[in-house]
Amino acid sequence: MANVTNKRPLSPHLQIYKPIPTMVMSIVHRITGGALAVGTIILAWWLIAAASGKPYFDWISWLLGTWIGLIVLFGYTWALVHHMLGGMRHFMWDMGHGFDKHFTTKMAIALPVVSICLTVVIWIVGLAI
Ligand code: HEM
Repeated sequence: MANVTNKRPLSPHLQIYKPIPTMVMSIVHRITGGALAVGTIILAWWLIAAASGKPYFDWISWLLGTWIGLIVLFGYTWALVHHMLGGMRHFMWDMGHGFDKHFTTKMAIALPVVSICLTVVIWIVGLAI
């Protein structure tokens, strides 16, 4: 009885399909969703530190201000922008628009370009003020 399941065919997975822009952006949407969950923990940690007193807040501010901290924060900003734009794409589909194959491909290609540009603009503005 145990051998019956051993001979069953496996369903095709990622390595079987040719990656296309819409597929890649779908995967990136899920990855950025996961990254946002981690980023939210960092945000909560920072807020807790702010409520805990100056020494702890100074320490976490120093940590997030290091090169590694800044790279993590930049990645968090990008994940938020990319996921938000991807989410808006989903809302458009939910309302029954934008299903044309060529249009979805164009949007999938534009998404990383727009999200990176927006993230850079946010950081330029953020560092300037
Ligand atoms: C900290 C904030 C957020 C977190 C932690 C988060 C997390 C996630 C995760 C983990 C997924 C993947 C679910 C799955 O594939 O099973 C997801 C999907 C989704 N998110 Fe977010 N998200 C956040 C913010 C947003 C925002 C701001 C928007 C819209 C502007 C949005 C719109 C969506 C949509 C539409 C999906 C479903 C995509 C699909 O059906 O494939 N999310 N989110």
